[in-house]
Order: sequence, then structure tokens, then C-alpha cells
Amino acid sequence: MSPTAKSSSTLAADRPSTHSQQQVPSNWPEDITYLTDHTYSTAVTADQRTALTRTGSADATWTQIPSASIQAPTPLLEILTITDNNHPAAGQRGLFATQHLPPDSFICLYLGHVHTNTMSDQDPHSDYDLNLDHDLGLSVDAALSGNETRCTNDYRGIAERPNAEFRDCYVQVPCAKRSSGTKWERRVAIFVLSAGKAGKRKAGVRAGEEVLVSYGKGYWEGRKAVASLRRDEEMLRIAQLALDS
Ligand SMILES: C[S@@+](CC[C@H](N)C(=O)[O-])C[C@H]1O[C@@H](n2cnc3c(N)ncnc32)[C@H](O)[C@@H]1O
Repeated sequence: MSPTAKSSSTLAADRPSTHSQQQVPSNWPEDITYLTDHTYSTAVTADQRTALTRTGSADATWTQIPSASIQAPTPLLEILTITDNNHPAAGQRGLFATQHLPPDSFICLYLGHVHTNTMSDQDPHSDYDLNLDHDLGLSVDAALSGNETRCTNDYRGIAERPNAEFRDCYVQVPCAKRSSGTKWERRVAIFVLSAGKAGKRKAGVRAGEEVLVSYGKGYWEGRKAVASLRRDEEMLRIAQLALDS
């Protein structure tokens, strides 16, 4: 963990979307831009941006992430290269908890380039593309720029079940038009799974444990289809392994 990570905390409303001086997490891939907030494709319209926002209220039922909980890099996680040859993503990166993460707790925003789902505005082969809003036709791609969460692996072939999941939430961003000077804007973030009715997941994520989500079966079916098209035997093998596990 980087020693100055804690002091790098900034309010979301004060943050620029990218920062040339930004400290990056250890083991961050050199060819990928580290983001502290989303960037937006020029194809995303002002109406789509507005539809992602809400006015805050004390009794809001939607999840608000306080600015103080958002740190970049986050001290809750570290990116490690997987050296265990039995791990299906051996040689790649994975995301690991540096401390105990309780059930239902916020871990980190999934950041990337927000784009429309039109063919001309997306990379159909990206392994890092996540749906932001299906109805608005917006997704977040972390293939070329993102944060720690782009290293989150799928649980298949690694653990019996995921220990975390993607959830919608809102963060405070600057807004000159509102008297408060801020508004709430939608993000997707990784949260620890809830403990469950029977308390089966009450341990949350233990320190040192890999944070694992479910990408969904569709992701692996898509990978399998791309692998077949490309005649990429290794990609096909990994996708099939994930689907079989
Ligand atoms: C979003 S990336 C995850 C981070 C990736 N390991 C890295 O180093 O950048 C998705 C890719 O990671 C690999 N991956 C993730 N979960 C996996 C799993 N359970 N089994 C095999 N490969 C996995 C696959 O190559 C997949 O296309």
C-alpha cells in the first residue's frame, strides 16, 4: 500500500476528473490512465447527464456516498499480480482487501470513460465495460482509463461465490446552477455483499482476501463468442472454464 494514500483524500466535488500529478496505486498498469472521476464521451448528451443526477434530501432512499469515503487511491484495496498458477487469472492483476471490509460496506467507485451504447461510441471487445444505465443507453469502459476496480476478477473458478457486487450509488459533484453548489450524480461502485438472512456472509471480506464479483453469465458467453470469432484457443478455454465452474 502506498504510504501517502491516506493523505490523498479529496472531496468528490473538488476533484478534477483526471490529474496529471495524481498518485497512482502500487502495481498500477503503466499504459492505463488512472482516474479520480469519470470522463465522458462527447456523444453523451446534456439530457443524459441530467438524467443521471438527483437533488439530495435527508430522507433520500438512494445510496449517497459521502465525499469523505472516496479516496484515490483507496487505502481499502491493493492491486496484486496473481502468482498462484491454480488461479484462472494467473499472471494478471487482482484486487485484494488490505483490511477487513464489513458486509454491505462501500468499497470503491467503478470509474472509467462513460459512453453511449451506440456502435460508433463503444469498443465491443472491451473486457472492462460495465452497464451504467440500460434505459439511458450508457456504460462505463475502464479498458484505457479507470481506477483500482478495473482489476476486480469474477469469482468463477476462484471461490465458491462472490464476496462483493456492483451497486448504483450517488456522489456529490460541483454544480454552479444550484444554490448548494453541488448535485448528486449516479455512479456504479463495488460494495461488500450483505450478510444475508441466515448470516452466511457475515464475515464480509477478510483482510488479504481477493475481492470477487460476478460478471454475470452473459459476460463469459460474450467472451466465448469473441474467442470463437478470433479463433483464440486460450480465451475460449478461459471463458469455457468460467462457464463450467
Ligand atoms: C475486468 S478484467 C479483470 C482484471 C484483470 N485480471 C486484469 O489484470 O486487468 C476482466 C478479465 O480478467 C480475467 N478474469 C477475470 N475473472 C476471471 C476468472 N474468474 N477466470 C478467468 N479469467 C478471469 C479475464 O481475462 C477477463 O477478461
